[in-house]
Amino acid sequence: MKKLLVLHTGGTISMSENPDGRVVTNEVNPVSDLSAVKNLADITELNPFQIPSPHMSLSHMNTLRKTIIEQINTDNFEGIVITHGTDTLEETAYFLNLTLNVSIPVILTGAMRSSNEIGADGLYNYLAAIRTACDADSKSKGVLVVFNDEIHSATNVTKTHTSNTSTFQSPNYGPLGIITKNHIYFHHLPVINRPLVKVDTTIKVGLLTAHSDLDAELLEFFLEHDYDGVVIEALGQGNLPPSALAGLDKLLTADIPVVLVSRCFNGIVSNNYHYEGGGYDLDQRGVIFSNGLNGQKARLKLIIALSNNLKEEQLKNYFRK
Ligand SMILES: NC(=O)C[C@H](N)C(=O)O
Repeated sequence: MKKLLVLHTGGTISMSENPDGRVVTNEVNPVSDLSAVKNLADITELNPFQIPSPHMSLSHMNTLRKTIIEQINTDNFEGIVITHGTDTLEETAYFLNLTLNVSIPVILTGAMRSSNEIGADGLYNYLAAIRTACDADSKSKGVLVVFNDEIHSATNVTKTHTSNTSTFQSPNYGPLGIITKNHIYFHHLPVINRPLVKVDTTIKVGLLTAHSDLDAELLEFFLEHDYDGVVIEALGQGNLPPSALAGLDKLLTADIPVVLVSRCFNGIVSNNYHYEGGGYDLDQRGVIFSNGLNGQKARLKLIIALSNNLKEEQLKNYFRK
């Protein structure tokens, strides 16, 4: 049997419905210490914290990262499974993907329905994650998300539905693999980039969604409140309304890096349009173009880039990959 480390962090997978029909945190995690799982692997469980995932902070993510490093340095674990709330699951998965230098499988999973609700998916997803962590093909694929019989890369996966159990999807690219009753099938190989291992949890990066009439003052807010970087979910292929440009220029003049992603959930931003606020204009002003990440992941990537002192061309290259 493979030796796995399981880290429980909270979320709906650890919760249950009370008599009033509200979903609440349990004293004891319902997927903890289960005999169904013990037949699949030799499991060591830790509970670094038990929180709903909207409470997850950069500092929690870093605690998780440090716990993993500490544990794999002291014991010969062959895989790691993390149970997590779904709201920010993709952020923790991506953060670990950017910063962990490991080849053993690291897999996040969770649930959309709490443990005693009809059709609860937590235990099923947990078993699927354990099976995937035990599979030799799951090695060296970066951090993975297992949910609803699919295996997704941390880079591409996102929560797409408020309540459906098939909420995790990878726009543009699809899942890396699927899980059947008896087998795990990978059909794509992810591109693996070299992790950057320094994390400075004091770095502040803001995220803003563009819209028509976007006010320059919203961008100036980040300057006035000492943000170290800003991510903008721009319009379409990477364009902004002229009303926002004075604020953008103030940020760039103050050497605050501004990364552009799109508020479209498919596709990649580019410097095509040559009009005021168009991608070409933004490129000339010094904005950094990202490579198809969503806003919440670009924010984490900029935090990691700044933690590792990447500047100018290095920063641009990091966001190209
Ligand atoms: N399905 C879930 O886990 C959602 C919950 N609000 C959480 O992220 O903790």
